[in-house]
Amino acid sequence: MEKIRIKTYGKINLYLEVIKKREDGYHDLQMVMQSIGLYDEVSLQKKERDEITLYTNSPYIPTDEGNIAVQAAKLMKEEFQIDQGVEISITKNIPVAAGLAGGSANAAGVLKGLNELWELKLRDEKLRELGLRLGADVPFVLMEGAAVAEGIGERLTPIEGLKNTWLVLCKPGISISTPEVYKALDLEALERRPLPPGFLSAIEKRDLRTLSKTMYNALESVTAKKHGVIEDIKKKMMQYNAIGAMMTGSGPTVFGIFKDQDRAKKAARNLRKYHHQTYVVNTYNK
Ligand SMILES: C[C@](O)(CO)[C@H](O)COP(=O)(O)OP(=O)(O)OC[C@H]1O[C@@H](n2ccc(N)nc2=O)[C@H](O)[C@@H]1O
Ligand SMILES: Nc1ncnc2c1ncn2[C@@H]1O[C@H](COP(=O)(O)OP(=O)(O)OP(=O)(O)O)[C@@H](O)[C@H]1O
Repeated sequence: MEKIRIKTYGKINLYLEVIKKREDGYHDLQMVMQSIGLYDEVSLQKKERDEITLYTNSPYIPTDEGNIAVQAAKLMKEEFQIDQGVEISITKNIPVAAGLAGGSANAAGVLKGLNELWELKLRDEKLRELGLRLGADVPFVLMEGAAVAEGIGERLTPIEGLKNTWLVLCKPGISISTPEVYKALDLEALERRPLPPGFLSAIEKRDLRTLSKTMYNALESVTAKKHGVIEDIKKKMMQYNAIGAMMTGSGPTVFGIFKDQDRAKKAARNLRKYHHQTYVVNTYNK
């Protein structure tokens, strides 16, 4: 096979609790992750010259080794001593630095794609282990669907996902640094909220009211405190008929959960007047 095309899906965090800070500076977490139907397209083509090149339609991501997709290809080349080159091309639809794991998903696509292109026959578990070296979100976006994630995000337990649910994603024009958010977290001040007992069954039963009432993101305590626009978007989502709304990951994107596509579209039309990076998406399950 000479060329591979892969769709790389973003995620939202339906639950994110920070358990503790570890010696290595990372944080142990308890999360519920859900893939969403917003994806980038990654294509990989064998190259005569032994080099990694990257093209993209996005002016917002690097094309050199700063790109996590290039880092993923470099890791595969080094780990398996491949002396071939690859051309990576990324059509970006997922907003950048949004809390939607767009970069992580691209890296996951490169790991999966090169496994095929170079016929390495690596098992999913090995790909996840390589993925973790690139970023804490990579193991989940490799897996796709829905999962409880623990550790720094690498201990994954697949769960029955949230089926066919319409979401509005709204990203305000502020930039957030994930390391800064974790650094600013006041662990003492956090109210401890272990995953509520009914949470996973609410997802499974698609009980959107219970889900909306009990979803939680500990990182809102940092990002929403610093940027009033997060609460403002959450409020607007509710005014425009969302059942619930919350920030995903370290932000700044806020997602709203809607009863149906029409309500979601209507809310998105209103939100777009304030924030042009507003999307209507469905949940994505395998
Ligand atoms: C906020 C989330 O997106 C929620 O899914 C993730 O926790 C972040 O995942 P990510 O962006 O893939 O994270 P990485 O690229 O591995 O790490 C970026 C920075 O976030 C902090 N970090 C990340 C994950 C984690 N469990 N604890 C942390 O403290 C670290 O300071 C790290 O230097
Ligand atoms: N392929 C890529 N796609 C998007 N961002 C990339 C990529 N490669 C490098 N980056 C850089 O990584 C940073 C974070 O981007 P990304 O879109 O992955 O953030 P995110 O959605 O907040 O991820 P997460 O939810 O995992 O924290 C940006 O500053 C961006 O320039």
